Amino acid sequence: MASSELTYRGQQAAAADGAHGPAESKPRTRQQLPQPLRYVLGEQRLVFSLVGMALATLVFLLLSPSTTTTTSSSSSVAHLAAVGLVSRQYQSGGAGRMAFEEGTGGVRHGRVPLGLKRKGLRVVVTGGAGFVGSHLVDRLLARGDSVIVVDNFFTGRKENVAHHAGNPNFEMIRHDVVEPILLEVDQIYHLACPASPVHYKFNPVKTIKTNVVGTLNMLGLAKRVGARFLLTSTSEVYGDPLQHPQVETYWGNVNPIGVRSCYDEGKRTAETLTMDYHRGANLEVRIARIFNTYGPRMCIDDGRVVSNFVAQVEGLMKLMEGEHVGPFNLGNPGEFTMLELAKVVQDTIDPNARIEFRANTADDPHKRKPDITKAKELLGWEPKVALRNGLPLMVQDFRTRIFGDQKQQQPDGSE
Ligand SMILES: O=C(O)[C@H]1O[C@H](OP(=O)(O)OP(=O)(O)OC[C@H]2O[C@@H](n3ccc(=O)[nH]c3=O)[C@H](O)[C@@H]2O)[C@H](O)[C@@H](O)[C@@H]1O
Repeated sequence: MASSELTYRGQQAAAADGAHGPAESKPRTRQQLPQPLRYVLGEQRLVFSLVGMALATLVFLLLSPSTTTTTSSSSSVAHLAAVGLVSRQYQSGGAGRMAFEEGTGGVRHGRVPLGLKRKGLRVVVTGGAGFVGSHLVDRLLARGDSVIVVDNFFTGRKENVAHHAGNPNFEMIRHDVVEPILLEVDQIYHLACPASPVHYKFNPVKTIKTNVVGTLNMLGLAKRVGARFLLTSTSEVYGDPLQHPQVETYWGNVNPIGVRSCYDEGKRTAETLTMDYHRGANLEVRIARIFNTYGPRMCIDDGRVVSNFVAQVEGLMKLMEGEHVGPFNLGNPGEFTMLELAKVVQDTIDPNARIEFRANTADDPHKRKPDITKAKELLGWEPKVALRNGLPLMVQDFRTRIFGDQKQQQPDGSE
């Protein structure tokens, strides 16, 4: 059919010349319309467009949760949960909410369901190339989340996460958290910090800067994108405790001007900032106080005394997914003297290991033992691996790294 522009133009020209009689007045009416309108009206394009729009609106209304207010949003979520269309994170209070959700309330936008399968979260792990962080990354990727590791490799090693290279859900960024960074994520696990005395005393000003400015930056990011934020604090916030064992309500006994203060006071300030963002900006936060943890991938020169295996990671994830802010003590309440520990090393690793007695380092706490009643009751968590079973696993990992011994590695990277 001759409906090209050239034909129409030809007809227009002819009409202008007055070459056609009154019988052609109808086609001339449409021809007098502007070109875009003539195109829309031609070949029933308008009808098809309207039908298409009506169908799209219908589908959107049927599947989308109502999004005008928080209340209506949650009732829609309840409805969608009933038909199995909404993810576990959304129901559990917003950990998996969309990053564009408004900060402190008011208008909330619902999630448009894309399928029946649980949608993985986008998670940042600062310090994710470190000892605890890298085990956490393994677990998050295994459950289907997308993970971005942010690490300056001060004590962390690329090798700790190298087995994830090529996984499309894994990204690694060399970045120092004392500088701001902008990422679109649902959850932030903030672990970046030198954690052992040998490392945190190396550059005390940098240590406290990492704890204060680094935590401030990550809290700012969480606020901006509406992510849930978890801080890994430490048993060191109790200092040299006057109460034993330590319950989370104990405020501690910390020297503010000692050689360990950069870490102790730094972590205490990080906790303060976390709670102030929670109260002031309504940020969803979680605080874990980790008691000395040991296991495969620990820095060979770490030097910390062991007390708990890496099942800590389980506790961190339960805390992040649960309803409680904390702080929670995560550690092993099993107590032993240094001499008892040395004997376990002789029994399980090397009967010829020599025991030497040396002076303690400055400000080292005399004893610490977590009271984990709160974690047991509210998170359903407690450590599982006894020292005698856990220690040989760490030693095997050290041997492999130092001497290149063979070890058995699972396909998911776990040992
Ligand atoms: O037991 C604890 O209390 C500590 O447990 C973990 O520390 P851990 O995994 O044992 O220590 P590392 O293996 O040294 O991991 C720390 C990670 O942070 C990174 N980091 C350190 C310093 C820094 O400025 N930025 C940064 O990204 C390191 O490179 C490393 O990958 C947590 O990362 C600490 O925040 C927590 O205080």
